[in-house]
Amino acid sequence: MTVENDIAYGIHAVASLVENRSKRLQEVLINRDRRDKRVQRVIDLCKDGQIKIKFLERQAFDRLIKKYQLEEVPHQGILAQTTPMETLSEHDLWPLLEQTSEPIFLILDGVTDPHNIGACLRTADATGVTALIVPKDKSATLTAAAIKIASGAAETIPFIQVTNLARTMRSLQDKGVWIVGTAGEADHSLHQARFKGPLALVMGAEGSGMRRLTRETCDELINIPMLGQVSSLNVSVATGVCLYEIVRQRLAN
Ligand SMILES: C[S@@+](CC[C@H](N)C(=O)[O-])C[C@H]1O[C@@H](n2cnc3c(N)ncnc32)[C@H](O)[C@@H]1O
Repeated sequence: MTVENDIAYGIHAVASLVENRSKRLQEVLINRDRRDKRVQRVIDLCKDGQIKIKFLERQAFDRLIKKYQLEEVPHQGILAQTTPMETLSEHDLWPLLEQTSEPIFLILDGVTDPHNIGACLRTADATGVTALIVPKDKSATLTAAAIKIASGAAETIPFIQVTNLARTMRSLQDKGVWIVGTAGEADHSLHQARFKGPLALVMGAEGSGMRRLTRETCDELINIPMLGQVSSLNVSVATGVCLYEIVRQRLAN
């Protein structure tokens, strides 16, 4: 399924764009048949924020859903027309590094499921991550699905696409960033690691984990203890576990 990233869908995603007064937001489109309390709240928010709303007859709304190939997604009868989400490149990384005293970069090496990208963005926002870094190839981008799952975090976390991930990692290391990779077979656990100073956390792809060069470029590899029969966690769950351990250690100091 391809979805444009100049459309956001679903009550939560559209409400966050309105609440955050997103500069990307152009117009909210609502199926006239949908008039429950939650949709009414979005309508009120739009009126307060002087955002343009268009109520469409069911057939016209369905035509839009078809045009944007959103038949399979939970759009809840509400869409927002937006300008495309801004993606950044490696050049945008260095000012972010300079502006932040103890940055945490989250690197996703080849994560392809937009749901995982969205969930990682959401957790990244909650845990004070400075930016999300992904390789340009072999990675999901900020699709409408990822933006929706991110629940507003796609607006707050810089999304940086780099052409050569290993080179970016080495440049981060040259600038004093300690790079921690995650792999089930690492010889020490996340709870034994000490997360101090500028940090980058690297997560691997859903099926194959981190690529060899990415893994070799890390300064340290950690595992998340797995006490049952299953060998690994979903990447967005693993991201949450690691980021919250980093937050726990930083708050304890
Ligand atoms: C589904 S796992 C990939 C499993 C893959 N077979 C492997 O060997 O890496 C996706 C990513 O989640 C993270 N992850 C999942 N479970 C983990 C664990 N127990 N320890 C460390 N990282 C884990 C890692 O970043 C991993 O690359």
